[in-house]
Order: sequence, then structure tokens, then C-alpha cells
Amino acid sequence: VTEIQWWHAMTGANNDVIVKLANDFNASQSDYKVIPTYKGSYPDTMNAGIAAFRAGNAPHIMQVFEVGTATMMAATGAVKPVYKLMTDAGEKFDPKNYLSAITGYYSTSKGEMLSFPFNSSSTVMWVNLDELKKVNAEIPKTWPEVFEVAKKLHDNGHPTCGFSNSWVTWVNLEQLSAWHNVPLASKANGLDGFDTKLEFNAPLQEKHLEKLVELQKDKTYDYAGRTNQGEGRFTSGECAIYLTSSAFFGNVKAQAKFNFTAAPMPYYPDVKGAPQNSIIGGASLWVMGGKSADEYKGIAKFLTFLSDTDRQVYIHKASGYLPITKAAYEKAKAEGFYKDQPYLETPLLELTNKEPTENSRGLRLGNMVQLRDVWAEEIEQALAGKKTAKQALDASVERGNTMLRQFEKTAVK
Ligand SMILES: O=P(O)(O)OC[C@H](O)CO
Repeated sequence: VTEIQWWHAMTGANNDVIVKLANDFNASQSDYKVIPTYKGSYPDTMNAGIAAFRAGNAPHIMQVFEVGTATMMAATGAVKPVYKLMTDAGEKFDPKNYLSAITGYYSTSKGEMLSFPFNSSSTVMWVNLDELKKVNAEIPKTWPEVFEVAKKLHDNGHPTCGFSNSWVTWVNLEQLSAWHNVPLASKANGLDGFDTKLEFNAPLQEKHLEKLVELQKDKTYDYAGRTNQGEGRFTSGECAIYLTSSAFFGNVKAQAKFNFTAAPMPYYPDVKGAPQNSIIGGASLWVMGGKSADEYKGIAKFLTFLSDTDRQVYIHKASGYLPITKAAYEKAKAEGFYKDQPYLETPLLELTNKEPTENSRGLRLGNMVQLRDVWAEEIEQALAGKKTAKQALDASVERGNTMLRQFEKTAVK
């Protein structure tokens, strides 16, 4: 048996999905064995993979979050592009079968798919319906409505958290910008070239951060960390409004002892044309370079196995990640799945709400993992009252641009 090492960052219900997929694949044939290994958070998994590659013992498949894409794309030689892997292995593969909002993110401008879009998500607003009912509130649609409902929640049984979010920069900078059709960075947020400059120290983002800073003072808003470590605060009932990935679904379903839904991200009604469309999150699978033809054959078979329509529908229903193929989305619709659980369609409706613009196709910034840390550090300073929102965003942009120029020098040939 040829072993295929698969490093990933999934926990809880989503880890169960990974284990089941590997077991089912292993049971379906006897030539290959996929071995999944949890390597920590997305940033940790990516760092572990890069270190292993440098030491000459990279895994076969690495799950890399969407913001690691530019770094992986620039690492030619370290990776085996998926479109090439499939052709070399003689596996049937048509990129047109996949949803373009997703594949665009992981393909070259020529449409060559570089990584396999395994688990894509978008940001949604998770709502504890029982708690909203207690304060007589409707599901808020706009940010001013969120602030109002959060104040009520805070004053009526939620003193430590009116609302919160995971992935602080994803929600409050990256998605916020796309959803309001304003740039995070020039050159279509980096999709049109690595010579991009950050531009998010602008009125919308500044107004939003100022509001969070103000509401943090009495915990009407309460910060919950850089990655998804704070999500338990929603399922425990502490925070009744919580913005994070649609892929929080599996854990919500398993743990929440209350009625819930996932509503679209709120928007500022004074921004003309808002809401625009959201961008994807989640991760894709990168196949590492330097493996044998037999190993590549097994990996290609595994990617075909993952693309199967019923399997895609299963992943979607179990995790809240998007169905990545058109056929799987159609099948979920035809089964009437969204009639019972309309909130699982929310991220798809957000992604396709309007035709994407330069500001809302996605983003591709080098050193993005490090950029996110810098931006989060600055936002944390603002929330702690050590800087104004404007100072924090100006510093995020300035420090970030320096890092982008470093990336351009070292990683782009
Ligand atoms: O929780 P996920 O997997 O949907 O990922 C959320 C963010 O996109 C991570 O960058």
C-alpha cells in the first residue's frame, strides 16, 4: 500500500468529516492509504508544512487556508499544480464543473487550477434566536441594527458579550471591504499583480473600527481573538450574535442548545450599492512537489473521490462548507435541503449577491499570514485604547506595505 500523508487544520465536527473521508477512500480501494494528521490552526499547519518542505519531508497533501494562496503560488517547485497532477495521472478532470467563485481563487489567470478547492466558506452572522426573542429583537440586517440589538443583549443577560466575531481581520477588514465594494488593496486586491498596495485606511473601515473600539469599552462588543478560538462563546450562549465562517455549522449543530440561524453579514446602509458580494474563506489542498509517480496517481484518485457529487453534498451538509461543484449545489437544492435549513445557503447567496467587482473578486497578497498578524496586532492596540482606530489602520497599511514589497523582492521572479 502506498501511503499518502494529509496534513490539515480541522477540529471538532470538521475533523470528523476529514477522518470519515479518509476512511471511506481507504475502504474503497486497496492500493493507497490516506493518513490525515491534524497540525494545529491554519497558520500553524502552514508553518509546519513549510518547515517540513525545507527539511525534505513535506507531506503529500497540505490544507492551506485561502490567505496562504499567494505564498504557495510563489513557491514553484515546492508544489505540484493540481491541473498538471490530474493530466499526468490520467484522471478525468474538468475545472468547469466547479463553482467559478471558488476556482477563480485557486487558479492562474489562464484558468489553470493550482490547488484543489476542498473546503470553501464565507462569513455569516450566527444568531441565537432564543436570546433575540427574549429581548424582542428581529435579526439585524445592518450594522447600526446590530449595535442596537447587541446593546439590548448586553443589558439583558449578556454583560460580557453583546456580539463578537472570529478571524478579526477576515471579518472586519477583508469581508467588510468586499461587502461594501471598497478596496482592501490596489490591483484588484492583489489578484492582478503582486505590486499591490494596501488601501484600507479609508473612511468605511475607520468608522467600523471606531465603533468596535467604542463598544468594546462595556463589552457590547467583545474581541474574541485572531483565529477561530473564540467560537465556543457562541455555542455556550455567551455571545448571541457571532460573525464567523459558515463552516462553524457542524459544531453549532452538535453543541448549541438553542434555536439558531446564520444570517447574511450586516452592512452600512449609507454606503451606496451595499451589500455587494462576499469573498470566500476556508482552505484548499496543495499537492507537494518531489513525490513519486505512484504517489501522485493515488493523490489524483483521492481528489476525484472528493469531487463526487454525493460526497460533496455530504461535506456541505455536515460542515457548512460550500459544495464546490455545480452538480452538488444543484443536488442540494433539488433535494429541498435549503427549505429545511435555509441558513446553509446563506454563504452561497452572499458570494453571488452581485457580479463581483475589482474590490470583491477575492484577494491575493504575499506574506498574508504575517500581514494578518500585523493587522490584528494593530486592531488589538486600538481595542485596548492604546491607539485610535485611524492610527491603528494607518500603521497596518504602512507596515503591511513594507512586507508586501519584501515579498515582491524575494518571492516573485
Ligand atoms: O473557518 P474556515 O475554514 O471557513 O476559514 C475561515 C477563514 O477563511 C480563515 O482564513
